[in-house]
Amino acid sequence: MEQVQALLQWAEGKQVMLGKNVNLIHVSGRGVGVIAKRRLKKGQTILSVPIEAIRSLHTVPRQVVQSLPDDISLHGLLAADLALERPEAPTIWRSALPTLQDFEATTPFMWHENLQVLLPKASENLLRKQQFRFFREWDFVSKAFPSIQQEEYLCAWFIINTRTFYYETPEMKKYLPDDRMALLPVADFFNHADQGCKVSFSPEGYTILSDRAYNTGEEIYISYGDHSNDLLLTEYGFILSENRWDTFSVEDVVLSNLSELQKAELQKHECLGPFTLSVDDTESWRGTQVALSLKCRPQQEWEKLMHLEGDYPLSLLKEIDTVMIQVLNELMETAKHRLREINNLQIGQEIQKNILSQRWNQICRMATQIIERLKARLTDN
Ligand SMILES: C[S@@+](CC[C@H](N)C(=O)[O-])C[C@H]1O[C@@H](n2cnc3c(N)ncnc32)[C@H](O)[C@@H]1O
Repeated sequence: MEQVQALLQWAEGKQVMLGKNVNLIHVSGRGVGVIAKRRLKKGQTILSVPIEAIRSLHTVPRQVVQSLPDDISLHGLLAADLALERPEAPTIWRSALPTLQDFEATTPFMWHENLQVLLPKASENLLRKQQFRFFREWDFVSKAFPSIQQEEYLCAWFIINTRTFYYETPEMKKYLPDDRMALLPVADFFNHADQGCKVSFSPEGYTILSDRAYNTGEEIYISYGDHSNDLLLTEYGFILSENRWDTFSVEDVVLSNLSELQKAELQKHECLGPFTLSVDDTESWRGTQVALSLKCRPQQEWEKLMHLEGDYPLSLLKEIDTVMIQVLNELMETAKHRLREINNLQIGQEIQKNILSQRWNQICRMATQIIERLKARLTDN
């Protein structure tokens, strides 16, 4: 916490103002977090960060920008800039940022391959994309700056991945929306919840206001976005026990239930996934229902149904619900198998195995809830 206190002092000199009623402390299982030191009212300013204090495209030295290809992402560029800071003489800000060790236990990217293959499908898909992005950028950076070690770049890349805020200026428009980002000192100590304080952004800077009243000692969260636990796990290295935005993938089980011809038919209609379900949002079931309806009707009839506006006819819906129950039961079997595999693994840290097991158990609970709803619907009609 010494580095964090030093950072707070340094940040104050840059007009980064943390409200008097809040403090940064170590929170069990979540690293550093922000808590209410005294009772807070709704709408109070918790933190303000002026634009002059942030790091983004405008703070990267021209020589760094010019040494890298134009099509490197801003994420990759900011990580290169951070990695170029010499570790033997870290700035106050850099000293308060995580080290590679801090990421290793919880970040699936850094896990042993035998654990990575036990991730749920949605996490694994995200991980493969993340690996592709990282190695593409590492290729650029290692050629431009041979003095940077891969581990230094990996650490910097994950600092940018887990601690940046959305930032927009006319110069940033050339980057994809997800890539318009800035590092904000102190603001990056807020942990995530599925709903939290409002972060507002203007040409002058960022302000974080309390979304409700807080009691002394309560942790104050922001929301990093409407993210599922699979996304939180892959990108941020944690899952929430309660997450209103949670979803899970049934891709593997749906695809294993379809013939090659049926998959080609879905591809032709751009309906080959993603097959993701949420318990409460029945709209999210539609893509899976469309795919499974191919098992219930001949292709020609199915094609006509594709153009149907509104709900499926009740008789077809019952058939789809029955197939969907079967698919969800198959997913539960996969989950149980994965849980046994995790339990029997000889490699990997306990914390990694725990997070994986917790995630598969969450998926089982969500699948069970949907099965119950489908069964109730079948008996109701
Ligand atoms: C923006 S930082 C937040 C500050 C961080 N706790 C620290 O010590 O510097 C994001 C990281 O904090 C952790 N984190 C954020 N929200 C969390 C939560 N609800 N539960 C567990 N860890 C969380 C994760 O490691 C995540 O990658």
